Amino acid sequence: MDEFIEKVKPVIEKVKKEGDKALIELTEKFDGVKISRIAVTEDEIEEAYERVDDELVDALELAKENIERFHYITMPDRDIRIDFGDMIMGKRYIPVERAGLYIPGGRASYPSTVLMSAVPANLAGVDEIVACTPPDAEGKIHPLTLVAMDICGVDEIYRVGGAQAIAAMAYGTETIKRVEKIAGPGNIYVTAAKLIVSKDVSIDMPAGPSEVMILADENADAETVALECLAQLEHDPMARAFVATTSKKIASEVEKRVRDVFPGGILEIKVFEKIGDAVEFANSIAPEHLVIITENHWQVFEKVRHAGSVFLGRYSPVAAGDYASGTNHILPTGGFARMYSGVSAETFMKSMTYQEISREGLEKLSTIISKLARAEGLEWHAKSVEERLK
Ligand SMILES: NC(=O)c1ccc[n+]([C@@H]2O[C@H](COP(=O)([O-])OP(=O)(O)OC[C@H]3O[C@@H](n4cnc5c(N)ncnc54)[C@H](O)[C@@H]3O)[C@@H](O)[C@H]2O)c1
Ligand SMILES: N[C@H](CO)Cc1c[nH]c[nH+]1
Ligand SMILES: [Zn+2]
Repeated sequence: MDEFIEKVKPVIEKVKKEGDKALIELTEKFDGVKISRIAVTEDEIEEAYERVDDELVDALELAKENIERFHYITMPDRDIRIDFGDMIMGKRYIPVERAGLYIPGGRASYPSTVLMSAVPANLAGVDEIVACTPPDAEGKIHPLTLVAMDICGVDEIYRVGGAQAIAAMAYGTETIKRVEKIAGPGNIYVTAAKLIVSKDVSIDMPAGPSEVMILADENADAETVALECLAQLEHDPMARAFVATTSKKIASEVEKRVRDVFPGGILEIKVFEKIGDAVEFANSIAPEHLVIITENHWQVFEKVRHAGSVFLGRYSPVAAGDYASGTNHILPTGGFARMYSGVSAETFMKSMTYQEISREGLEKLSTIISKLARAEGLEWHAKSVEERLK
């Protein structure tokens, strides 16, 4: 990652110094197209609808419903208020005012990522949602991506991608106003840029090149395992697939099948004596996606500590979570599932605690406060309590 951080630093600095001019030059350099305007117009959105099949719009709407359902149910209570008798205390969740979504668009287009970021941002109650995505060779944005942005109520859309888009959302330019939160996945350059700007703006987490690990015992079928590997490797030459299995047969069949399609893909297959050892390996990698196809997969799942999202059993492919079941597909990669979670409505909120203490409540606390404050050498802290009680 350090190598990419060094590569991307000058891009961030250029955008900080030169604003829109830098965005136009860098888009020409990295996306090979000279754009004449950065913001997408209403006319372009209307034109996008004309270019997209109604069936595709229906599919987007259905996926959106499932994503909304799951994200709504799993949202934290907006105001957790507890009455302890002599004090009322609480934790209140407040949305950020302005969020920036990064929608990848280099090798493939990602309308599904619009749903995965804009739906939770809307549920959180963000006031202004802006999205950046790279333009194609004609300076246009993929029509289904635009339609998805429109359906999800994205307020501002910009045709700019890569590290330059991240810098623009973090620091602002003449056209793009800075945001408080940047969320969304991307390639290694985008991820490096997010890490750099995270000292100045909140980011969701490092969500870089896709990864999958499949835990498989003799009950799994090699073709299913191989397809899970192929489905992540097709995202990016830097995507990674791991197979941890107790079956030598599965190991060799998967290796052959995957190598036939992606001879240079990043694939690691390990054979273990016991499935428990395979789970330990999975925890050490902390993969973005973990697929478990074993006997008693719920029992195996109990031992899983680090993974972005887990897919259990024969009929739970990662692609279900990528598009339609309702869980989020913006997930930590590169071992970051050890300490970060995927995107949710909470990503776009912050919380504040509050309290109202009665005189009796403060009397009960005052001795503790005075003692601890004086032990820290903070006399005025102690006095600020004692004086109120006089
Ligand atoms: N972890 C997740 O949640 C998740 C979800 C979806 C997709 N992804 C990942 O998102 C990525 C999408 O990548 P993509 O490339 O298709 O689109 P992208 O939008 O992430 O990246 C394209 C941009 O990269 C920049 N770029 C390309 N080459 C560069 C270079 N040499 N130097 C500097 N900048 C350069 C360009 O500005 C271009 O606009 C894949 O790695 C995929 O696996 C991850
Ligand atoms: N598998 C990706 C996350 O790594 C998400 C995605 C979007 N479209 C298809 N797949
Ligand atoms: Zn995918």
